Amino acid sequence: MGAIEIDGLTKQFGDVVAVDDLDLRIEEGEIFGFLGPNGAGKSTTIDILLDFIRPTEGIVTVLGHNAQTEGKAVRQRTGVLPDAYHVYDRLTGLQHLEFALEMKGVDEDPIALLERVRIADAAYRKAGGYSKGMRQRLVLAMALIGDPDLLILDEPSTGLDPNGAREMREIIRAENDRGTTVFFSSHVMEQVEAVCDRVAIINRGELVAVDTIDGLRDATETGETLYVSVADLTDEIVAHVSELDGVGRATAADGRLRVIVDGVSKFDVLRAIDADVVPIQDFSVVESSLEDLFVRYTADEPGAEI
Ligand SMILES: Nc1ncnc2c1ncn2[C@@H]1O[C@H](COP(=O)(O)OP(=O)(O)OP(=O)(O)O)[C@@H](O)[C@H]1O
Repeated sequence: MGAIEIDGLTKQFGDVVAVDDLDLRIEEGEIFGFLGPNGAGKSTTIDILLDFIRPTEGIVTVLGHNAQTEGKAVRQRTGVLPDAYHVYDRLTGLQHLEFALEMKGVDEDPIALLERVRIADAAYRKAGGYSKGMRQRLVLAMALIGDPDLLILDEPSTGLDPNGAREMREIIRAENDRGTTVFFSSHVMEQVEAVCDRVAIINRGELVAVDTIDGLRDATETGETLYVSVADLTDEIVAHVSELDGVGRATAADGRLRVIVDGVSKFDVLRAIDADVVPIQDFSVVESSLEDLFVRYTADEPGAEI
Protein backbone atom coordinates (compact mmCIF):
# COMPACT_ATOMS: atom_id res chain seq x y z
CA MET A 1 0.00 0.00 0.00
CA GLY A 2 1.33 3.44 -0.92
CA ALA A 3 0.99 6.30 1.57
CA ILE A 4 -0.72 8.37 -1.12
CA GLU A 5 -2.27 6.93 -4.30
CA ILE A 6 -3.69 9.35 -6.85
CA ASP A 7 -5.48 7.77 -9.82
CA GLY A 8 -6.75 9.77 -12.76
CA LEU A 9 -7.29 12.92 -10.71
CA THR A 10 -8.88 15.84 -12.52
CA LYS A 11 -10.17 19.05 -10.98
CA GLN A 12 -11.90 21.72 -12.98
CA PHE A 13 -12.95 25.14 -11.73
CA GLY A 14 -15.35 26.26 -14.47
CA ASP A 15 -13.19 26.44 -17.60
CA VAL A 16 -9.91 26.14 -15.69
CA VAL A 17 -8.42 22.65 -15.51
CA ALA A 18 -6.38 22.95 -12.30
CA VAL A 19 -5.38 19.26 -12.22
CA ASP A 20 -5.46 17.15 -15.36
CA ASP A 21 -5.62 13.35 -15.15
CA LEU A 22 -2.89 13.07 -12.51
CA ASP A 23 -1.51 9.67 -11.48
CA LEU A 24 0.96 9.60 -8.61
CA ARG A 25 2.01 7.16 -5.92
CA ILE A 26 4.01 8.06 -2.82
CA GLU A 27 5.44 5.14 -0.86
CA GLU A 28 5.37 4.87 2.91
CA GLY A 29 8.48 6.35 4.52
CA GLU A 30 9.36 8.63 1.60
CA ILE A 31 10.19 12.31 1.72
CA PHE A 32 8.48 13.42 -1.45
CA GLY A 33 8.71 16.87 -3.06
CA PHE A 34 5.80 18.18 -5.10
CA LEU A 35 7.01 20.91 -7.44
CA GLY A 36 5.57 23.14 -10.10
CA PRO A 37 5.36 26.78 -11.12
CA ASN A 38 2.72 29.14 -9.72
CA GLY A 39 -0.73 27.93 -10.67
CA ALA A 40 0.47 24.42 -11.59
CA GLY A 41 -2.13 22.72 -9.38
CA LYS A 42 -0.15 21.84 -6.24
CA SER A 43 -2.43 23.39 -3.63
CA THR A 44 -5.50 22.05 -5.43
CA THR A 45 -4.05 18.53 -5.26
CA ILE A 46 -3.19 18.94 -1.56
CA ASP A 47 -6.69 20.27 -0.83
CA ILE A 48 -8.15 17.17 -2.49
CA LEU A 49 -5.89 14.85 -0.45
CA LEU A 50 -7.37 16.45 2.67
CA ASP A 51 -10.92 16.55 1.28
CA PHE A 52 -11.07 20.33 1.52
CA ILE A 53 -12.26 20.27 -2.07
CA ARG A 54 -13.76 17.49 -4.17
CA PRO A 55 -12.27 16.14 -7.42
CA THR A 56 -14.11 16.39 -10.71
CA GLU A 57 -12.83 12.90 -11.53
CA GLY A 58 -10.47 10.33 -10.12
CA ILE A 59 -9.78 8.48 -6.89
CA VAL A 60 -7.41 9.51 -4.13
CA THR A 61 -6.36 7.11 -1.39
CA VAL A 62 -4.39 8.37 1.63
CA LEU A 63 -2.96 5.86 4.14
CA GLY A 64 -5.32 3.28 2.73
CA HIS A 65 -8.43 5.44 3.16
CA ASN A 66 -10.49 6.93 0.38
CA ALA A 67 -9.81 10.66 0.86
CA GLN A 68 -13.36 11.63 -0.10
CA THR A 69 -15.43 9.05 1.77
CA GLU A 70 -13.09 8.55 4.74
CA GLY A 71 -11.71 12.08 5.11
CA LYS A 72 -12.00 11.96 8.90
CA ALA A 73 -9.78 8.86 9.14
CA VAL A 74 -7.25 10.53 6.83
CA ARG A 75 -7.14 13.70 8.91
CA GLN A 76 -6.72 11.73 12.15
CA ARG A 77 -3.48 10.19 10.91
CA THR A 78 -2.18 13.18 8.94
CA GLY A 79 -0.48 16.34 10.17
CA VAL A 80 -0.83 19.41 7.98
CA LEU A 81 1.10 22.65 7.63
CA PRO A 82 -1.28 24.57 5.35
CA ASP A 83 -0.32 27.27 2.90
CA ALA A 84 -2.32 29.88 4.80
CA TYR A 85 -2.42 29.32 8.53
CA HIS A 86 -3.48 31.38 11.47
CA VAL A 87 -2.08 31.79 14.96
CA TYR A 88 -3.80 33.60 17.82
CA ASP A 89 -1.68 36.59 18.78
CA ARG A 90 -2.87 36.67 22.38
CA LEU A 91 -2.28 33.00 23.18
CA THR A 92 1.13 31.65 24.14
CA GLY A 93 2.78 28.86 22.18
CA LEU A 94 1.98 26.49 25.01
CA GLN A 95 -1.70 27.50 25.02
CA HIS A 96 -1.89 26.81 21.28
CA LEU A 97 -0.59 23.31 21.87
CA GLU A 98 -2.85 22.69 24.85
CA PHE A 99 -5.87 23.82 22.86
CA ALA A 100 -4.95 21.69 19.84
CA LEU A 101 -4.30 18.63 22.05
CA GLU A 102 -7.72 19.02 23.64
CA MET A 103 -9.40 19.41 20.24
CA LYS A 104 -7.75 16.24 18.99
CA GLY A 105 -8.40 14.40 22.26
CA VAL A 106 -4.72 13.46 22.51
CA ASP A 107 -2.74 13.22 25.75
CA GLU A 108 0.80 14.35 24.96
CA ASP A 109 3.36 16.64 26.59
CA PRO A 110 2.98 20.01 24.83
CA ILE A 111 6.47 21.11 25.84
CA ALA A 112 7.94 17.99 24.21
CA LEU A 113 6.13 18.93 20.98
CA LEU A 114 7.55 22.45 21.17
CA GLU A 115 10.99 20.95 21.76
CA ARG A 116 10.66 18.90 18.59
CA VAL A 117 10.26 22.10 16.58
CA ARG A 118 12.85 23.92 18.72
CA ILE A 119 10.75 26.70 20.19
CA ALA A 120 10.28 25.32 23.72
CA ASP A 121 12.15 28.31 25.13
CA ALA A 122 9.35 30.54 23.80
CA ALA A 123 6.54 28.35 25.20
CA TYR A 124 5.27 31.02 27.60
CA ARG A 125 5.50 33.94 25.17
CA LYS A 126 2.47 35.20 23.25
CA ALA A 127 2.47 34.02 19.62
CA GLY A 128 1.77 37.62 18.52
CA GLY A 129 5.42 38.32 19.31
CA TYR A 130 6.75 35.28 17.42
CA SER A 131 8.76 35.73 14.23
CA LYS A 132 7.40 34.27 10.98
CA GLY A 133 9.65 31.22 11.35
CA MET A 134 8.55 30.66 14.95
CA ARG A 135 4.89 30.84 13.93
CA GLN A 136 5.55 28.30 11.24
CA ARG A 137 7.20 25.98 13.77
CA LEU A 138 4.28 26.44 16.13
CA VAL A 139 1.82 25.35 13.44
CA LEU A 140 4.14 22.45 12.60
CA ALA A 141 4.18 21.43 16.30
CA MET A 142 0.38 21.32 16.17
CA ALA A 143 0.62 19.19 13.03
CA LEU A 144 2.84 16.71 14.90
CA ILE A 145 0.20 16.01 17.57
CA GLY A 146 -0.66 12.33 17.77
CA ASP A 147 2.48 11.26 15.88
CA PRO A 148 0.92 11.36 12.41
CA ASP A 149 1.87 8.72 9.85
CA LEU A 150 1.86 11.36 7.13
CA LEU A 151 2.91 15.00 7.13
CA ILE A 152 1.62 17.24 4.35
CA LEU A 153 3.47 20.54 4.22
CA ASP A 154 2.45 23.28 1.79
CA GLU A 155 5.52 25.48 1.19
CA PRO A 156 7.16 24.86 4.59
CA SER A 157 10.14 27.12 3.84
CA THR A 158 8.24 30.24 2.85
CA GLY A 159 9.57 33.23 4.75
CA LEU A 160 12.38 31.35 6.49
CA ASP A 161 15.93 32.65 6.49
CA PRO A 162 18.72 30.20 5.51
CA ASN A 163 19.15 29.06 9.12
CA GLY A 164 15.41 28.59 9.50
CA ALA A 165 15.26 26.67 6.22
CA ARG A 166 18.11 24.39 7.37
CA GLU A 167 16.38 23.74 10.67
CA MET A 168 13.12 22.99 8.86
CA ARG A 169 15.03 20.40 6.80
CA GLU A 170 16.44 18.87 9.98
CA ILE A 171 12.97 18.70 11.51
CA ILE A 172 11.59 17.07 8.34
CA ARG A 173 14.41 14.49 8.42
CA ALA A 174 13.94 13.82 12.13
CA GLU A 175 10.20 13.23 11.67
CA ASN A 176 10.92 10.98 8.70
CA ASP A 177 13.39 9.00 10.86
CA ARG A 178 10.50 8.42 13.27
CA GLY A 179 8.70 6.70 10.39
CA THR A 180 6.58 9.56 9.09
CA THR A 181 5.99 9.90 5.36
CA VAL A 182 6.50 13.53 4.29
CA PHE A 183 4.81 15.08 1.26
CA PHE A 184 5.62 18.71 0.67
CA SER A 185 5.24 21.34 -1.98
CA SER A 186 7.94 23.91 -2.47
CA HIS A 187 9.43 26.50 -4.76
CA VAL A 188 12.74 26.36 -2.92
CA MET A 189 14.76 23.99 -5.05
CA GLU A 190 17.77 23.77 -2.73
CA GLN A 191 15.46 22.73 0.09
CA VAL A 192 13.90 20.02 -2.05
CA GLU A 193 17.23 18.84 -3.41
CA ALA A 194 18.68 18.55 0.09
CA VAL A 195 15.89 16.56 1.66
CA CYS A 196 13.72 14.67 -0.85
CA ASP A 197 13.96 11.01 -1.85
CA ARG A 198 11.85 11.64 -4.95
CA VAL A 199 10.10 14.55 -6.59
CA ALA A 200 7.18 15.08 -8.93
CA ILE A 201 7.01 18.11 -11.19
CA ILE A 202 3.64 19.29 -12.41
CA ASN A 203 2.96 21.98 -14.97
CA ARG A 204 -0.48 23.30 -15.93
CA GLY A 205 -2.10 20.51 -13.95
CA GLU A 206 -0.21 17.71 -15.70
CA LEU A 207 2.50 15.50 -14.33
CA VAL A 208 5.65 16.14 -16.36
CA ALA A 209 8.19 14.13 -14.34
CA VAL A 210 8.44 11.92 -11.30
CA ASP A 211 11.74 10.42 -10.19
CA THR A 212 14.70 10.75 -7.87
CA ILE A 213 16.73 13.88 -8.58
CA ASP A 214 19.52 11.71 -10.04
CA GLY A 215 16.90 9.96 -12.15
CA LEU A 216 15.69 13.31 -13.50
CA ARG A 217 19.29 14.18 -14.35
CA ASP A 218 19.74 10.90 -16.19
CA ALA A 219 16.49 11.40 -18.08
CA THR A 220 17.75 14.66 -19.55
CA GLU A 221 20.22 14.27 -22.37
CA THR A 222 23.39 15.13 -20.56
CA GLY A 223 22.42 15.89 -16.99
CA GLU A 224 24.72 18.84 -17.42
CA THR A 225 24.24 22.53 -18.00
CA LEU A 226 26.60 24.91 -19.77
CA TYR A 227 27.20 28.35 -18.31
CA VAL A 228 28.68 30.76 -20.84
CA SER A 229 30.02 34.26 -20.11
CA VAL A 230 29.87 36.89 -22.85
CA ALA A 231 30.58 40.63 -22.81
CA ASP A 232 27.04 42.04 -22.95
CA LEU A 233 24.27 39.53 -22.59
CA THR A 234 21.06 40.71 -24.25
CA ASP A 235 17.65 39.12 -24.86
CA GLU A 236 18.55 38.96 -28.57
CA ILE A 237 21.63 36.89 -27.82
CA VAL A 238 19.59 34.52 -25.61
CA ALA A 239 16.98 34.19 -28.37
CA HIS A 240 19.63 33.57 -31.02
CA VAL A 241 21.38 30.90 -28.92
CA SER A 242 18.00 29.23 -28.24
CA GLU A 243 17.66 28.65 -31.98
CA LEU A 244 21.04 27.01 -32.51
CA ASP A 245 21.11 23.33 -33.43
CA GLY A 246 21.51 21.16 -30.37
CA VAL A 247 20.31 23.76 -27.88
CA GLY A 248 17.46 22.36 -25.80
CA ARG A 249 16.96 25.58 -23.91
CA ALA A 250 18.84 28.80 -23.32
CA THR A 251 18.13 31.30 -20.57
CA ALA A 252 19.90 34.18 -18.87
CA ALA A 253 21.10 33.42 -15.35
CA ASP A 254 23.06 35.88 -13.23
CA GLY A 255 24.41 37.66 -16.31
CA ARG A 256 25.50 34.43 -17.99
CA LEU A 257 23.92 32.23 -20.60
CA ARG A 258 22.55 29.01 -19.18
CA VAL A 259 22.37 26.46 -21.97
CA ILE A 260 20.96 22.96 -21.89
CA VAL A 261 22.48 20.97 -24.71
CA ASP A 262 20.31 18.50 -26.55
CA GLY A 263 21.67 15.65 -28.62
CA VAL A 264 24.99 17.15 -29.81
CA SER A 265 28.34 17.66 -28.12
CA LYS A 266 28.75 20.63 -25.78
CA PHE A 267 31.73 21.72 -27.82
CA ASP A 268 29.69 21.95 -31.02
CA VAL A 269 27.32 24.27 -29.21
CA LEU A 270 30.15 26.36 -27.75
CA ARG A 271 31.74 26.66 -31.18
CA ALA A 272 28.44 27.74 -32.74
CA ILE A 273 27.83 30.36 -30.06
CA ASP A 274 31.36 31.74 -30.48
CA ALA A 275 31.31 31.76 -34.28
CA ASP A 276 27.68 32.65 -35.05
CA VAL A 277 26.35 34.63 -32.10
CA VAL A 278 28.81 36.29 -29.77
CA PRO A 279 32.45 35.81 -28.69
CA ILE A 280 32.70 33.63 -25.60
CA GLN A 281 34.74 34.99 -22.69
CA ASP A 282 34.51 31.95 -20.45
CA PHE A 283 32.37 28.87 -19.83
CA SER A 284 31.80 26.14 -17.29
CA VAL A 285 29.92 22.85 -17.30
CA VAL A 286 28.04 21.90 -14.17
CA GLU A 287 25.90 18.95 -13.20
CA SER A 288 22.31 20.09 -13.62
CA SER A 289 20.85 21.40 -10.37
CA LEU A 290 17.25 20.68 -9.54
CA GLU A 291 16.56 24.28 -10.55
CA ASP A 292 18.01 23.60 -14.03
CA LEU A 293 15.86 20.49 -14.28
CA PHE A 294 12.79 22.37 -13.08
CA VAL A 295 13.31 25.04 -15.76
CA ARG A 296 13.74 22.34 -18.34
CA TYR A 297 10.53 20.59 -17.42
CA THR A 298 8.33 23.62 -16.86
CA ALA A 299 9.50 26.60 -18.95
CA ASP A 300 7.05 26.89 -21.81
CA GLU A 301 8.83 29.55 -23.82
CA PRO A 302 12.44 29.34 -24.97
CA GLY A 303 14.42 31.79 -22.89
CA ALA A 304 11.82 31.92 -20.15
CA GLU A 305 13.06 32.35 -16.59
CA ILE A 306 11.39 30.91 -13.51
N1 LIG B 1 -11.29 28.07 -6.12
C1 LIG B 1 -10.81 28.26 -7.34
N2 LIG B 1 -11.59 28.79 -8.30
C2 LIG B 1 -11.13 28.97 -9.56
N3 LIG B 1 -9.87 28.64 -9.97
C3 LIG B 1 -9.05 28.12 -9.05
C4 LIG B 1 -9.47 27.90 -7.69
N4 LIG B 1 -8.43 27.35 -7.02
C5 LIG B 1 -7.40 27.24 -7.90
N5 LIG B 1 -7.79 27.70 -9.12
C6 LIG B 1 -6.95 27.71 -10.34
O1 LIG B 1 -6.40 26.43 -10.50
C7 LIG B 1 -5.06 26.51 -10.98
C8 LIG B 1 -4.14 25.79 -10.01
O2 LIG B 1 -4.06 26.53 -8.78
P1 LIG B 1 -3.25 26.02 -7.51
O3 LIG B 1 -3.54 26.99 -6.41
O4 LIG B 1 -3.57 24.59 -7.27
O5 LIG B 1 -1.75 26.16 -8.00
P2 LIG B 1 -0.38 26.01 -7.17
O6 LIG B 1 0.46 25.08 -7.97
O7 LIG B 1 -0.65 25.68 -5.76
O8 LIG B 1 0.20 27.48 -7.30
P3 LIG B 1 1.13 28.35 -6.30
O9 LIG B 1 2.51 27.80 -6.41
O10 LIG B 1 1.02 29.71 -6.91
O11 LIG B 1 0.53 28.26 -4.93
C9 LIG B 1 -4.77 27.99 -11.15
O12 LIG B 1 -5.02 28.33 -12.49
C10 LIG B 1 -5.77 28.65 -10.23
O13 LIG B 1 -6.10 29.94 -10.68
